[in-house]
Amino acid sequence: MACLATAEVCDNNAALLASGDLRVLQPIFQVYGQCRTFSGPVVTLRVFEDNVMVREMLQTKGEGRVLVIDGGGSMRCALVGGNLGQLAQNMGWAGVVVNGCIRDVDEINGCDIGVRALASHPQKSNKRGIGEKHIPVHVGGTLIRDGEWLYADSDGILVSKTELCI
Ligand SMILES: O=C([O-])CC(=O)C(=O)O
Repeated sequence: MACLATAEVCDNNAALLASGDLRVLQPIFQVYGQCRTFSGPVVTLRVFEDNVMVREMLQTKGEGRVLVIDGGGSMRCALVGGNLGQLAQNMGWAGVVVNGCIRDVDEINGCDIGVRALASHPQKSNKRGIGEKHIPVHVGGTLIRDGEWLYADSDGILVSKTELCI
């Protein structure tokens, strides 16, 4: 996929924005990771202060997909740290978007993936293994479904029902 400018996509796709097939996430995310621009098909996960399923998912082949984790916006612990960032990179994930916190920011910033999260938090999460995958999640003010396409760059994050042709 060539570099995609989210601003240009918005300018050129008013009809898709109006229909809701293309949505802009609220500008609430911090930018981490080596890739400021990334995109791919979405895999969804919903957990709360528990990252066992995050690790399980990142242990599978990423194949250029983007893991969207709805962590309920918790500001009480991190769902992704340096080890999981490295794992995501090694398994071929394009990026990870977290509705929650990450930690080991300096390590994550060295990983060859794109990461968006609300903030950083030094504390690790619980390890109970509770959560749901491949379900619709509500992140950044929009509903995101497994299999939709996510596009992130320095200007923001878009989610599209289908792959955008550029
Ligand atoms: O294992 C965790 O809870 C998250 C973490 O610190 C890492 O990925 O390095």
